Amino acid sequence: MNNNNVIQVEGLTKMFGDFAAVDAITFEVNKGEIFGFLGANGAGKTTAMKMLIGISNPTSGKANVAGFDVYSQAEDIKKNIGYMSQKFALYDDLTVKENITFFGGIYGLSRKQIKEKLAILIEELGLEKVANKLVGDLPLGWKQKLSFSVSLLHDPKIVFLDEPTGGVDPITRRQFWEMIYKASSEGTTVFVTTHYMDEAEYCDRVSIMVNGKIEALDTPKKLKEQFEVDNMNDVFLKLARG
Ligand SMILES: Nc1ncnc2c1ncn2[C@@H]1O[C@H](COP(=O)(O)OP(=O)(O)OP(=O)(O)O)[C@@H](O)[C@H]1O
Repeated sequence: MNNNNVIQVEGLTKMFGDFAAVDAITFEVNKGEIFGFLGANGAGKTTAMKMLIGISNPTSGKANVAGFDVYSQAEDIKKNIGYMSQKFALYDDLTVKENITFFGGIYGLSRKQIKEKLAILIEELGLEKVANKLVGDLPLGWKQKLSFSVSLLHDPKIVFLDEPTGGVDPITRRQFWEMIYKASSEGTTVFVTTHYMDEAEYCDRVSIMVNGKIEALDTPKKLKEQFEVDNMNDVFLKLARG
């Protein structure tokens, strides 16, 4: 792994019986990069991400994440990354403050650190009025922003976002992306899956998975040149249609 790579993947494969859900993918992600991980439904994105975050064993291939090996150092990976998905989110029946405190504890922060983070987050996200409200009563966009902030509580090197903005309006998605840019500018690497092609345009580089394989990987600009189209939606359609 060179100094600039925080994720290095080589021939990574996951078989379910005879079916290769992830079929020998190879790529690298640089420090501080916003890396878009795209693919149609069922292309294998979630399966690949689960291997990278150390919760699913690869069938074969190599992967190093945040300096740790996915086979032998999965626990170290978990400590050094943040993860947010629509399935793994905050507790609806705890308040905003309680969620932050709870996850701060899970991530191993001291009481003092939790108190500091709590104050910063509430202020940054403008949550003063709802700090003692149940998360379940917040609009989805707020929950997503809070959930992203919580995934960064322990200052991870890399944050993995699995369709973080599903179901909210474009303005709220744009605000969410402002948060992503900020995290990236502070040196956090962002690995993000999305179905929204406008979001693909916001990434530094984008990979596109088709049937378990990475069929394209480059900056949005270069991908558009390569496929001779003027937007990422058309790049995606050309690839996904084969
Ligand atoms: N535990 C499993 N057992 C068998 N097949 C599985 C399992 N998990 C996923 N698959 C299959 O692997 C393929 C890839 O699934 P995966 O969830 O990784 O796709 P995805 O790109 O994340 O799709 P989506 O965008 O819908 O989340 C699919 O065909 C899926 O049915």
